[in-house]
Amino acid sequence: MRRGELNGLYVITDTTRFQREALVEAVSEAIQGGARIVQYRDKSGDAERRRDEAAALGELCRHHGRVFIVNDDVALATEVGADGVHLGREDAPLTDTRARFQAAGLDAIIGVSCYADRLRAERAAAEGADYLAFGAMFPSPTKPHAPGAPAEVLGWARERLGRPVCGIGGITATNVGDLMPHRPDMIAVISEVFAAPDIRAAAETMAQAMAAGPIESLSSTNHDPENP
Ligand SMILES: Cc1ncc(COP(=O)(O)OP(=O)(O)O)c(N)n1
Ligand SMILES: Cc1ncsc1CCOP(=O)(O)O
Ligand SMILES: [Mg+2]
Repeated sequence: MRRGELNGLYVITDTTRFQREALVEAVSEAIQGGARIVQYRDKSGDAERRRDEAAALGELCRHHGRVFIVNDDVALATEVGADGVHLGREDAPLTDTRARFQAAGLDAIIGVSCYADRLRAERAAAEGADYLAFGAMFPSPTKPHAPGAPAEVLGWARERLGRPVCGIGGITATNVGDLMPHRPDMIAVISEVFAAPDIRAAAETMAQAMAAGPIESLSSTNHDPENP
């Protein structure tokens, strides 16, 4: 389901900054700015709030034809009819999650955090992960203690593992050009879009920087004065 749409700007909610109506409005702005994939990420532990917000964001994404992913919580993803779930090393195992979705009759997307761990990525790909996320690519304001990952792991995974690849962590419109030569399918951001004064403009700038990435990064190392 929607596996062919795993590319472009991937925005992840900041539910410490926005709740309910404001959250839907913020994500709507990001979508209008060019976000292709939306992840509901909330660590509040407030079940009612989570159900309410995830359902509202699911509806928004369906309306705009965007992929909707729920972080960590397979039951919530199933309940709100999300396109899939994102799992890290503290979350449910991939194979159990696939079995749960299948038991519910769902062909859902399962994304897996691989950090900088190539063995973990190989295992996740072999077990049928639909995309692989690597990071933090740069120091992250949202997760300041996240260990770093080298940009090269993106290209390695894309070539070797044959799955869509996502970079995450501290990515901005200014530094995304350093990642684009490694051809990530998706770039995931929280702060760069949701901490911006104009969310729509920030998403637009990110999407444009991604599209221009490899060319800009080549031109920034072009020392030919005849062809600046
Ligand atoms: C697209 C994407 N990549 C990585 C993560 C991080 O997942 P995880 O390591 O489980 O950490 P939390 O986000 O749950 O704190 C992600 N959520 N999305
Ligand atoms: C969830 C997550 N996993 C690794 S870094 C990160 C946070 C990304 O947020 P930001 O784009 O603000 O650095
Ligand atoms: Mg997690």
